[in-house]
Amino acid sequence: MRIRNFAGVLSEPEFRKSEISMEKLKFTKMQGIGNDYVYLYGMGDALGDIPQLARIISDRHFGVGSDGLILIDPSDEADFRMRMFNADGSESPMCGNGSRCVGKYVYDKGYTHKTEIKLETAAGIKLLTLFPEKGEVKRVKVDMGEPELRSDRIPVAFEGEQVVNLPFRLREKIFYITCVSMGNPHAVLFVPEVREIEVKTLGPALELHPFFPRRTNIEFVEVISPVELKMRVWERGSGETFACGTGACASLVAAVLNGKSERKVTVHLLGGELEIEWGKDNHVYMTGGAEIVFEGEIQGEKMKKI
Ligand SMILES: N[C@H](CCC[C@H](N)C(=O)O)C(=O)O
Repeated sequence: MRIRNFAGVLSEPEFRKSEISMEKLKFTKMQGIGNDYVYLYGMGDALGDIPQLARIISDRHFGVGSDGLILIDPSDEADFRMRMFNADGSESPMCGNGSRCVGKYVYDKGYTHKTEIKLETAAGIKLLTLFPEKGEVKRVKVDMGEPELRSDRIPVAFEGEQVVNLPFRLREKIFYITCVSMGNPHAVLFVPEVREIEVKTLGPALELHPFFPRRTNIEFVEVISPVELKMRVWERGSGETFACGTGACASLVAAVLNGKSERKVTVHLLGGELEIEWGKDNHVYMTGGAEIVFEGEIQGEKMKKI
């Protein structure tokens, strides 16, 4: 097992204490407006089959129970690095709610005293601004970078393809979708009332539609007013979740492009609210809460096989 140097944050004896036993894996469960992940710190390359670990940990009956697994490590290019795995074990380049929780994690646990953090992700380096109160981070603002208008099909295939308000036939019905990438793919559909939507049937049908060879996240969005959107999400690899940060950003971008909202909105999700702004610099900014729910050690037969 290799343990990387934590830039002087952890002393040598502390390294030893954090040595990894798969049978008793220490974890932290966190949530960002109800989008819950299990967080592991400083595992570096020590983990074996990470997709399998993500599936076991995420299982709500046999595991800890979560929308997926997030790994936090020190980074050579930024302050920290985040990797995110869905409940089905697939890896996604970016996670908005997860990035806020990572900000809280590294600050509250004393891995940094900075309130401006650079976070390396597979979708580039994101800038986090932490808002601590009495030593604990309550809210985090993330510069999510520039949105891209694409469907995440094989790049050559979607050149010149219409991705805003694209008519899409599914089950004899025409839906209009707007495809926005926030580092990960999103298909946004505007609907009269999100409450009425059969997310659990429409979601997987769209996620697995051949139009999206890499599958997609789907957002069902109701426009309450030019400054308020209501959204439900079907996440690629995790199913319906209480919230999706990248999805809320994609929804705002889609709403602006379709002339339905201003550039700064509150997005209401099943698990709470996010403030989203598409700045004049073309970057999307997401602000919201982050919370530690509990910590523990996962034990169990399946862990021995990882
Ligand atoms: N919930 C996450 C996004 C997960 C995206 C993942 N399901 C994918 O495969 O892209 C968020 O807050 O942004």
